[in-house]
Amino acid sequence: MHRTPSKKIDVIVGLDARGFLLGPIIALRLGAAFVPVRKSGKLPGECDKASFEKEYGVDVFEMQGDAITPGQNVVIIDDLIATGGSAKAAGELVAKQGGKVLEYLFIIELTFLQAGSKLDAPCYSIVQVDE
Ligand SMILES: O=P(O)(O)OC[C@H]1O[C@H](OP(=O)(O)OP(=O)(O)O)[C@H](O)[C@@H]1O
Ligand SMILES: Nc1ncnc2[nH]cnc12
Repeated sequence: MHRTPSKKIDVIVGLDARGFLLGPIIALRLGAAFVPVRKSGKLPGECDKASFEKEYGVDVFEMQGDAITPGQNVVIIDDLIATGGSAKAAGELVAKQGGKVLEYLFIIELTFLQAGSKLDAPCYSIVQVDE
């Protein structure tokens, strides 16, 4: 797997819900912060919001308003990418707060849905499912 040349990663963003299993472990290993992106109505305080369409309906993601410091390098992590709607929405939330998404990481990618082309940074997965 060819990866982005090494840069200091400041923040790992994990997506609700299974991104919470992977993200904190990787953040601890890297000495980075962990920021959760959650489905609407689950986080306290002021939140930024981004809606997105999935294979089966519309959803809204939220991130706490002060989660990212402008200029921080961010990696977005989830278990699976299908249409890419949720990953794209998470990328929009990071960008809104002035963060820079370096890459998107997944265990499984449904490559036949071609989600990688929707994202604003390289997309890496361990397992690719092509049909
Ligand atoms: O690329 P997409 O089309 O956006 O789909 C991928 C998302 O769908 C699944 O989560 P789901 O929405 O089932 O939520 P859950 O993790 O809370 O079960 C998966 O864990 C990703 O988060
Ligand atoms: N097609 C799919 N298969 C498994 N998990 C998913 N999550 C979103 N889309 C999915």
